[in-house]
Amino acid sequence: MKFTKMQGLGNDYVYVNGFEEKIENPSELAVKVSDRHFGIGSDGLILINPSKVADFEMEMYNADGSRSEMCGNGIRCVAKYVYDYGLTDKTQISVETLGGIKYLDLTIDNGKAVRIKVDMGKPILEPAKIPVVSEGDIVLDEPILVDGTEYRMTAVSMGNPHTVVYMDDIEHLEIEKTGPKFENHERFPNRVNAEFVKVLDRHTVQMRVWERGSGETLACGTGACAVAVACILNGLTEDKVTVKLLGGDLLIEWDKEKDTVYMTGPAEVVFEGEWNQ
Ligand SMILES: N[C@H](CCC[C@H](N)C(=O)O)C(=O)O
Repeated sequence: MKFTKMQGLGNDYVYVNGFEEKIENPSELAVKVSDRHFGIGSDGLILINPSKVADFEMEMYNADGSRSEMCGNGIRCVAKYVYDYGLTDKTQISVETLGGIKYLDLTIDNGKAVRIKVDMGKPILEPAKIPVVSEGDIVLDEPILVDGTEYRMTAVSMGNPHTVVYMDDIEHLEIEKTGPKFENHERFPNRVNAEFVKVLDRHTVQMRVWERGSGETLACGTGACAVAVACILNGLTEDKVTVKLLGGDLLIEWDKEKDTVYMTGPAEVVFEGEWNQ
């Protein structure tokens, strides 16, 4: 099986061209290729497939083999892949995901896609649709008891579930301990991606992410969108936010008129190879 290793702000996946390769058990393959010692090493596996309803389909798996609906850094890499490898010559493409069809705008430099703007769609705030267990119509700055400590969370789905928690010191947060407690908390029936956030000013925030099924990663595109939406709803920032992640910055804008979130950032190829197992 031929593969391409790509990354968006250090959030790295193994990409496989589903037009050419037939994968029997993608969930099992995701676990194997993701292993950083016995495999290729990645945060998961992404298959780029034909689609009946869009230009392409993205099929995404976490490092533990679980399937996710959406991946913000991944979808930018999918756009780079299909353009750079000549699967399309369009600079505006649509990609089907389990979180809906997304529309992408590619910036080309020297014949390669270098920057991609993604219309990530409308943020979902209704608790049952995220899903998060709550009595309210929206989970905004709501208390949650995690391992004996009370935190306040805002819950948002960007196709996949996120919970956003503010804290002053994210640098020293023991995310390996706290992350899994959020991920597997009983209030999240499908588990959750957890973002820990410090607001720097009204246009800039900093975050670390504990991803469902992959652990701490250097960046999370859907997470950055959920964070921006949470910050705007909580009155902490303006509608356009630079989100600083461990692997770099993403520009997120919630266009309230269109009620859609735009994410802009880079995508890069690391290497290509052949998987023989
Ligand atoms: N890193 C991805 C999100 C993966 C989400 C996945 N961990 C889930 O189970 O939803 C991103 O850039 O949006």
